[in-house]
Amino acid sequence: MIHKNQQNNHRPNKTSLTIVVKVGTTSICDEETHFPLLSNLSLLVESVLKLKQNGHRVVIVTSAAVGTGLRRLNMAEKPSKLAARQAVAAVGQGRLMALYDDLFGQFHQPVAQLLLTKNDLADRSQYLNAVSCLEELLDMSVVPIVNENDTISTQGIRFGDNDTLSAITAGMIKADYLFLLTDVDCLYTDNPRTNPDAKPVDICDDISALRSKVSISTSGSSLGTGGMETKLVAADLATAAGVTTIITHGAKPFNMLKIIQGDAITDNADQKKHDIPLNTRFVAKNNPLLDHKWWILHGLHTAGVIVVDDGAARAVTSTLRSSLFAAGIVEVKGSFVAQQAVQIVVRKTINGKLTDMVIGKGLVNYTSIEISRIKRCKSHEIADVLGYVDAECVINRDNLVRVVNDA
Ligand SMILES: N[C@@H](CCC(=O)OP(=O)(O)O)C(=O)O
Repeated sequence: MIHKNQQNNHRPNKTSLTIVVKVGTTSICDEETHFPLLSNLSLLVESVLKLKQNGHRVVIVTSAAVGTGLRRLNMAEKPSKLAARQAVAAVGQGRLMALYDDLFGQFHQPVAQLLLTKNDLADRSQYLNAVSCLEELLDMSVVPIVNENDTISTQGIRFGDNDTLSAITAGMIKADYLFLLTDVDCLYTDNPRTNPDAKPVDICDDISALRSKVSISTSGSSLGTGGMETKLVAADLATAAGVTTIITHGAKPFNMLKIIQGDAITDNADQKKHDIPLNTRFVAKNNPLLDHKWWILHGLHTAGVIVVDDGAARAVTSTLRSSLFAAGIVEVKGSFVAQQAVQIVVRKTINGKLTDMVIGKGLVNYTSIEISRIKRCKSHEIADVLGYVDAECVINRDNLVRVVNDA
C-alpha cells in the first residue's frame, strides 16, 4: 500500500480518457424483489453522459441479465440447473439492454450490445476483431455495453464473473481507468458490516502484499457471481495492462467524475481541498505487458502444463529471457496441439512438500505428444526423434510471458 500523497505519479494525465465502467447486479437489481434500481441506473446514465461531454470515451460492462430475467419470469431465485440459468439470462439480457437503450435514448445517445465469451477471445484474429469493433463504436461516439454471453457460456469458456470480463475489456482497449462500481464505497481491511475497526484502503500498488493484510470476502451477492476477491483479481489483471483501477460505490456513479477531476489537479494541497469521495485505487503498472503477451496470459485458455528443471527455469525467468528448449523439460501434462497456451512450472520443495511453482505461460511450437518425445533432447536431436523440425525451441521467447515482471 502507498500513501495518498504519493498518488501524483500514478494518475492518467490525458485530456481525453478511455474509461471502462463495470456495474454489478446489486447496483442494478433489488436483491429481494429483483425490480430494477431505476435511480441508480439513471444516475449511471447521467454520469456516463457527463464523462462523454467532458471528452472521454466510455464502455459499460454490465451484469444483471440473470436478475432482470428472474423478475420478468416471476422467479424468486437463480435456478441451479445450468440450462435454466442460461434461459433466464436470455430473457433478462434483452430487457436489460432495453432499459439502457431507453435511458440513454432520452438523451439521443446510441448504445451497442456486445456479448462475449472467453472462447471468442482465444483466437487472435477474433480477439483483434473484438478490439476493432469496440474502437469503431467509440469512434462513432456510441456507448458499448458489454456482458458475458451467459446463454452459451459453460465452464471452460466462461469468464465466470463480470469483474474479470471488465478487466479484460479494459486491457483490450488500453483504457486509462477501470471503475468497479459495487455496493460499498471502497475496499476495507475487513468486513465493515461486522467489524467496526475495519479501515478503508485508499491506494494499493502491490496486490499480493495487500492480500496478506486484509480479510477479503470471497462471496458475491445472491444474484451475481463476483465479490471483493474477484475485484482484486480484476485489479491485478487490469493494472498489469496499465489501467488505473478504482473501486467505488454503485449508488454514487458521479463519484467517477469527482475522482477523475481530482486526478487532474496536480497540486497536492489543492487536491486536499477537492472533495474526493471514498474509493480504493489500484495503481497501474509503469511497464504494462505488451498486448500480444497480455493476450497470451489472459485471453488464452491454458491447455496443459510443462514442468521444467531449475536450469530452464533460471534461463526463462532471468534477465536473459531465454526461449524454452526441450532439454530443460522434465514432464508434460495434458493434451494440447501446437500454438495452444500452456503453463510453465518448476518443481520446488517447499516445507518438505514438492510444489509446482508457476513461472510463465506460452504458446507451444509442438503438440503435447511431440514434446513428451523430445523432452530432455538437445535441439539438434529433434529431427531424429520426430522426423522433422518445426522450431528449435518449444516456446519462443516472444510467445513466452514470465509471470513476474514481464514487459
Ligand atoms: N453475466 C451475469 C452476471 C455475472 C456477474 O459477474 O455478476 P456480478 O457479480 O453482479 O457482477 C448477468 O448478467 O447476470
